[in-house]
Amino acid sequence: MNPRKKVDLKLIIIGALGVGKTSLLHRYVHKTFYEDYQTTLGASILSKIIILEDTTLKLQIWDTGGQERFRSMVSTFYKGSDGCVLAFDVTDLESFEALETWRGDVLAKTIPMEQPYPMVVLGNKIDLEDRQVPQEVAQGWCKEKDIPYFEVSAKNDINVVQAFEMLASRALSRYRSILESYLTDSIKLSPEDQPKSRCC
Ligand SMILES: Nc1nc2c(ncn2[C@@H]2O[C@H](COP(=O)(O)OP(=O)(O)OP(=O)(O)O)[C@@H](O)[C@H]2O)c(=O)[nH]1
Ligand SMILES: [Mg+2]
Repeated sequence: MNPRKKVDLKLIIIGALGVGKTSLLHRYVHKTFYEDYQTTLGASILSKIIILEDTTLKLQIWDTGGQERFRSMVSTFYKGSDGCVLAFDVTDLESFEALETWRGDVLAKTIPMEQPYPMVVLGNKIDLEDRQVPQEVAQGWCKEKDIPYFEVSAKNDINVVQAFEMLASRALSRYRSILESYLTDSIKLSPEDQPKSRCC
């Protein structure tokens, strides 16, 4: 039997203040939920190992604070990331409207490749009654941008695992295709193009 391949992926979660980024991550990684709100100062990292087909994936997920004062600092974490969760709160219209800017920030800081940079949008807190963002509106925005959309609740554990695993799977497939194109390019190099040995 072939041993499983191992791949490390860096994912990030971004979105406005208090939409539930930390809660979604804690739900996904630790299967826990806290009602108390403790804003994230800057960023923190959580890890989770999952198995996807023939690959063991080590996910390093960067949780970022939604406060405006961290915005430029947070954007430095996008570099080198393999995928991103864009989160908003379905009971907070402004947090949905801000997605356009968050998405723009990420795309500006990540290198465009043949395979698009993987993202998923999570509309969180669907367990609450006072919804301000109708499902069709969020779905429509995501369809236009070709980003998968999930209605989730960190509190009631709805759709959270599915959303993160969809992102991980897309990030893995992009990682593989980038790796393949590097390998093909290096095979294509003629002997004159090969890097010269530094040895005497
Ligand atoms: N009802 C409900 N409350 C939630 C849900 N997810 C998070 N919350 C609550 O919303 C508040 C903010 O959650 P956080 O996860 O800290 O939000 P955040 O996006 O990490 O906030 P910042 O780090 O400040 O940007 C907390 O009181 C959570 O308990 C949910 O699915 N349903
Ligand atoms: Mg947080």
